[in-house]
Amino acid sequence: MLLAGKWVNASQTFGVYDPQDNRLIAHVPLSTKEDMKKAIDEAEKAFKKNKDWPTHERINVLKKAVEYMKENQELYAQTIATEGSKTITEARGEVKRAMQTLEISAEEARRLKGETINFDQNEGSENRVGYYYRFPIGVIGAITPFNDPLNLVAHKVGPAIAVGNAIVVKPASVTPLSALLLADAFEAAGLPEGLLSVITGSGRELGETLVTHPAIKMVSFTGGLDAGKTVAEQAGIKHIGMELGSNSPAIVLNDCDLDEAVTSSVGGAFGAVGQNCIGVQRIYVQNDVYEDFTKKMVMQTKALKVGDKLLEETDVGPLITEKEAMRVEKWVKEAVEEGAELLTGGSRDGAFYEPTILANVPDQATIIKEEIFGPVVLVFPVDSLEEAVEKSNDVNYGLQAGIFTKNLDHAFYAIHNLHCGGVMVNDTSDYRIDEMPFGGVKNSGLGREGVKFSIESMTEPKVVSIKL
Ligand SMILES: NC(=O)c1ccc[n+]([C@@H]2O[C@H](COP(=O)([O-])OP(=O)(O)OC[C@H]3O[C@@H](n4cnc5c(N)ncnc54)[C@H](O)[C@@H]3O)[C@@H](O)[C@H]2O)c1
Ligand SMILES: O=C[C@H](O)CS(=O)(=O)O
Repeated sequence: MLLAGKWVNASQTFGVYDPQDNRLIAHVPLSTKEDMKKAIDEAEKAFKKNKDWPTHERINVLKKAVEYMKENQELYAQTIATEGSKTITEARGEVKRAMQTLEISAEEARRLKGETINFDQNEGSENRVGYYYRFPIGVIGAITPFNDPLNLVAHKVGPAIAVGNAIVVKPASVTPLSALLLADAFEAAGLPEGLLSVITGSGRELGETLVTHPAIKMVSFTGGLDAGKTVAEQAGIKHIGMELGSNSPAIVLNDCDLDEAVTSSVGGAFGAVGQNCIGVQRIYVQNDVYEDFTKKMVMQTKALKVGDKLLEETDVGPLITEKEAMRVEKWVKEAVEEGAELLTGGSRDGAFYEPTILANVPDQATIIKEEIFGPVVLVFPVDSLEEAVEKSNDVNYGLQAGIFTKNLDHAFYAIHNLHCGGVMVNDTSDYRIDEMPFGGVKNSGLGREGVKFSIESMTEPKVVSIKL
């Protein structure tokens, strides 16, 4: 059975398909609960065996993994674009980010520090010196989504390896190949056996075994709210990182560079077919620029090239499955039946869904409150910044938000009053660098990723006091 270029034995396999044409790409192991337990047991043994693995060697392995990815970056890009729904251009961008994520992990490995403690600040402790340092917690259980099948795996594997943890990854069952290729890079880099395993299969089947295993000291989950809730309930008393869904707003004020706001909003709404946790879903535009903004946005949206995701001229490919495209189609139709106005788009062809803009969406519409996770954006006129912020906050998500304004007072009002994990001024919510803290409030998650912040969550402090 061919597995990402290697022949492996597996009792059962499942197919990985290109969502664009349902073409079979590869077979991968349909892992069992026993496979998962075996991988975790091996990870625990490897963690203990390599507990003194020095930082400089961990840094070298991360750097060599990046070198391997650089030498094979087109294979990584083609794999992302084929198994997933990104265009080849978007996929190439993801490979570059994943390599950067691992490079940052190597840098942060060097920076893992503790601090000295002045025990003599307390009367009676004058004869004590000491410090605290951070130690790796053990085996990390990682579960990852389909939409960034390489970089979001790297965001878990890189920090874990950087600080000497072991990690077992369960990638999205529709896009496992990128995670397997990442494992190839670490194998080529000389990562000690057992520190990284990629276990392919269904989250529903394998998730509980991974999450509840006593050797798993942290669950690092990225995915939708429903699955996240299940995982959180199963995890019990252990470290947990939740990177969940969103429904991100952008605010456009009348004092901004309107053309910049339009172009940024089109990219933020329709990049990665809108299958983007920080994609723009709602845009609140100040009344006196609303008509101009929407006209320009409709024009730029109509100009997007929808088609073969492997062609460099394509802007928007298919959604990850036809089922997802049908869900998006249903939500749009419901909104229109409830009174929304379709400004552009609204048609589906298999897994392809036209970039769509809706206006006058009624407050009770599903598409306002839930995460659409597709190429649909809703535009609303507002009288004031205060109204825009209030409406932006009126959903049960809070990952990132954007505001377009040249007025610092307006910017800081939004920064201090938007309830979310990140506010981007003169960018939409769809802005991220892999170093920054990343995560949200409410149903958008628990904790933060971003390499340094993942490292923090994958280590524990140990205090040392020495009585002289
Ligand atoms: N906040 C972030 O950083 C971030 C990044 C990317 C995607 N996401 C979110 O992920 C979602 C889209 O990705 P998706 O469709 O792959 O999400 P999903 O929740 O369907 O699946 C995510 C992962 O969880 C697994 N899974 C599913 N049900 C499970 C269960 N019961 N127990 C254990 N594991 C289970 C899946 O196999 C997959 O590996 C969107 O909601 C998006 O906003 C969030
Ligand atoms: O889908 C959510 C991703 O985390 C956004 S990004 O690709 O990391 O910017």
